[in-house]
Amino acid sequence: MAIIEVNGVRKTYAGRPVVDGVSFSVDEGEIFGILGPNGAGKTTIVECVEGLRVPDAGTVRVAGLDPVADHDRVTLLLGAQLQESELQPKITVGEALELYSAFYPHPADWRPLAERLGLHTMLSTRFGRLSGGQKQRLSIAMALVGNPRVVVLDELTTGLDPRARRDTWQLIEDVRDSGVTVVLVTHFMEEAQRLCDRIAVIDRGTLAALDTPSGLIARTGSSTAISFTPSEPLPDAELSGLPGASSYENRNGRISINGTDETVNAVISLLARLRITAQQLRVAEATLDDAFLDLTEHPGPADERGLTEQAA
Ligand SMILES: Nc1ncnc2c1ncn2[C@@H]1O[C@H](COP(=O)(O)OP(=O)(O)OP(=O)(O)O)[C@@H](O)[C@H]1O
Repeated sequence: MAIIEVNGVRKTYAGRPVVDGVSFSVDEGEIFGILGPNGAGKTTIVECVEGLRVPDAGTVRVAGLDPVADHDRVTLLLGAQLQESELQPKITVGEALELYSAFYPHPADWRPLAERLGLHTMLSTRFGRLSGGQKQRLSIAMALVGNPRVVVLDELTTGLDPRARRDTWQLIEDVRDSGVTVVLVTHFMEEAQRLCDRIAVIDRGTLAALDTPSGLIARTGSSTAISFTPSEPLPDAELSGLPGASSYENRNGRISINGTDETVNAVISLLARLRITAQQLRVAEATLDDAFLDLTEHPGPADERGLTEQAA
C-alpha cells in the first residue's frame, strides 16, 4: 500500500522548472531511495513531500493527506532529518530530545531511542561538542522521536567516515525493521545499492528511472566485464561469436570483453576447449554507478566507472 503519492509535481524558480512533472509512490515499509546528480531537484521533491515547499502543479499525498493543507497532521506522521540541520550549540543531547518529544502528542520514549542510536552515553554533551557522526545520529533520533510512520533522511551520511557510515546504514535497516517507511536521499551508490528496496533516479527535474537496484543495474548495456591475458593468441572468430558479448577488444594481448554471465561461462568453456590458460582473469560486475551514469545527464568515461572486481 502506498504511503506517499507524488503525482505530476512541478516546481519552478524564476521561470526555470527545477522539478518537472515527477510522479512516484512509496510503499509502506520500504526503504525508498532518491538518487540524482547535484541540483537534480531531489531536495525540492522531498521538501514538497514534507510540506515545506508548495508545488506549482501536481499533487502530493502522505497517508492520503495534503502536506501543505494538512501540515499539522502530516508533521505527526512524517519525521524529517533535514540536510545540515543545526541546533543551539549549548543545548545538550538529552535536552534536545526532551524538547523535540514535547512537540508530539504521542512521542516515542526518547531514552530507549537514544540508547538504540548509541546516544545514551552523551545525554549531557552539548550539541556544539558532538562529532559529525554523533550529530547525524541525533538528527535521526529527532526525526524518530515523534513516532512517525515515515521518515525522510536527506544526505544522511555525507561527511561521515566509512565506519560511521556503515553504523548508520545498520541504524536505517533497524528503523525499517521497526515498521517505519524510510525515504532516503543520497549521493552514495553503495548506500543506495545496499539499503534501498527501490530507487527513483532524478535527473534535471524529471524521473529518469524507478526500479530496484538490481533492475537499474540490469538496464546497463552490459552487466559484466571480463578481462584476461591468454597464454596463446585467441582467434578473432571465436571471440566475436561469444554469446551475450556486446563488445571485445585485444590490447597488446590482453582481451577485454563486455557481456553477461552467459559470456563468462562461454569464455571459460572456450579456454578449456582450446587448452589455453588465462592469466589475471578478472570478472567485474556492473554496479549502480554504471546505471547512474547511463541514466543521468553527464556520463563519465567508461574507465571511471565503479566496477567491483571479483576474482574469477
Ligand atoms: N529557493 C530556491 N530558489 C531558487 N532556486 C532554487 C531554490 N531551491 C532550489 N533551487 C534550485 O533548484 C535546483 C534543484 O535544487 P535541489 O536542492 O532540489 O537539488 P538536489 O538534487 O537536492 O541537489 P543536491 O544534490 O546538490 O543537494 C538547483 O538548481 C537549485 O539551485
